[in-house]
Amino acid sequence: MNALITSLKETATRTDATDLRAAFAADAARFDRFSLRFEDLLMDFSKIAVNDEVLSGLVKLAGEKGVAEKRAAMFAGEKINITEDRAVLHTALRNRANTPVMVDGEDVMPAVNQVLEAMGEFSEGIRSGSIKGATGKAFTDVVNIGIGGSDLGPAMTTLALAPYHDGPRLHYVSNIDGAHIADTIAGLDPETTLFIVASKTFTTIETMTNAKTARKFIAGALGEEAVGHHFCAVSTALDKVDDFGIDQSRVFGFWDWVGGRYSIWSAIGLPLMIAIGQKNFGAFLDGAHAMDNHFREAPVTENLPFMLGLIGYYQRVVLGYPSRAVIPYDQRMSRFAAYLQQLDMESNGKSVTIESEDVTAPTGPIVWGEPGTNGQHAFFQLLHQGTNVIPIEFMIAANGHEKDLRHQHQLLMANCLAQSEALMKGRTLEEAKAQLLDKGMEAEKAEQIAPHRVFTGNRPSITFVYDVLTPYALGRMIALYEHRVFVEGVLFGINSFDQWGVELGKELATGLLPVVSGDESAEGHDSSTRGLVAALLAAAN
Ligand SMILES: O=P(O)(O)OC[C@H]1O[C@](O)(CO)[C@@H](O)[C@@H]1O
Repeated sequence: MNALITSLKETATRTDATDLRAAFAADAARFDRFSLRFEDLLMDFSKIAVNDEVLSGLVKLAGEKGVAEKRAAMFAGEKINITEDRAVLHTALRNRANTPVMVDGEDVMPAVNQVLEAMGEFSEGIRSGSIKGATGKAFTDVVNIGIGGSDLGPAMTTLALAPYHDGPRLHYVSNIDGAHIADTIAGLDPETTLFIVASKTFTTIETMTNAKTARKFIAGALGEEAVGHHFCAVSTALDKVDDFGIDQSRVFGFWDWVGGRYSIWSAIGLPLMIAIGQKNFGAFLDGAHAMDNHFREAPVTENLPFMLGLIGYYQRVVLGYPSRAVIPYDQRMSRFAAYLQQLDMESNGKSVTIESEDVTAPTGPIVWGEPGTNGQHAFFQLLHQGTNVIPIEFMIAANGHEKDLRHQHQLLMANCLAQSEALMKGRTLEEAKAQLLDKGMEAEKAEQIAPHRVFTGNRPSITFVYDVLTPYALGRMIALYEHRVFVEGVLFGINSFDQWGVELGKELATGLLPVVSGDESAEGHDSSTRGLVAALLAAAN
């Protein structure tokens, strides 16, 4: 094992690095020393069991693993996605400085700007009603059909930025389950509905199947010739879009150097732009660009994504925590954890190093979460008293958008801070007993009940505070997490930018379709699969 990791493990077992209660008691400046700011974004990691020794070990490790060099290579358009021989340039999509970004000797910025302009024109046409459906009516509803990165980004951000919506209503269909599209179109008027077919590859079975269903919905109600008026597409595979019959003037392209889970900044963001307008979408890109510059330029110990990545790595590899939860105290961020699951787990859920060797240490953690305060009334019991330590990332705005509901926002803030404090401090057996005795409980009963009311404490959390969830703040937050995933990926020594792990299931599903349709026998499959097929076919009607 790497000597630095061994020494970090050794430090981590010493009480001065792990007892948070004691660390806060011993150091009145702990918050100041272990929190960072970028613009109005505060990252408080003082409730993580780190000390100066741990941090300097992590910074050294980052040096050894070449994080800064890899970061420079990514921004410079080098083909760091080695298994697919691709550059990784989602940062070019929000390169508001418009400085040249070269791939294979060509500056990608003119094409990026051209697509952004075309999206702007189209989205304004939809929003103003100047682009109409086949029967001359303006669009009231837009349905994005896509999955994974072609769904989660726009769906999550559309919800998060609801206060900025002043365009048509947005809907998202992703699942191959016909229930999803059926429920979505049930309430829609084909005359006033626009479909966006979003797929990087334009081969994804879910999206292609749902798009065909949507096409029938339009053609059935308005005739085949209406289809062109009610569809547009977003893809890197322009030839395949052509085959589907969508007019080239309504196709918005992007490039193979944009990973699906990093594509919200590209034409995949079209539904968001339709919802919030070009200007707000620009502010969303601005926020991400500001974070890019911060990530590139700030010294490691002042660099939010860098430090977040180092802490994440420490918790996963040195301390061995298998999961982390993201809990935004912001109802509109309720899809943020789902979005991060793809960003993080599809990027860093790998077992082979960039040198094609088996990894020898853990890689990406399980990422999950729900908004607070809802989670408090569901799974927080386990976070406080369960047998696993699960690091939490809390998020809270200083201001909600609902000025007249300030009191509710104060309750939200109080709850967020109370949770991180409770997780850190805990409650000792003596404290639990004393509380029960104070309440008048008999000593024997208090003895019996107190252990159930003990909180071990020392449970780590990071808290992010920002002024208000604007398009800029959201863009900045997503970019922060993208770069954190990057830093962790380099430390794990893996390629964060491919996703071969999703292939096998897709292949087998293709083979099983004729089997579950009753056209082919299940012979050759394992007995469980054969049994399941038989049960499904026996009950099918
Ligand atoms: O945009 P596409 O090509 O339809 O792919 C959708 C999603 O499917 C995946 O390839 C995984 O199955 C993701 O990486 C991607 O975001």
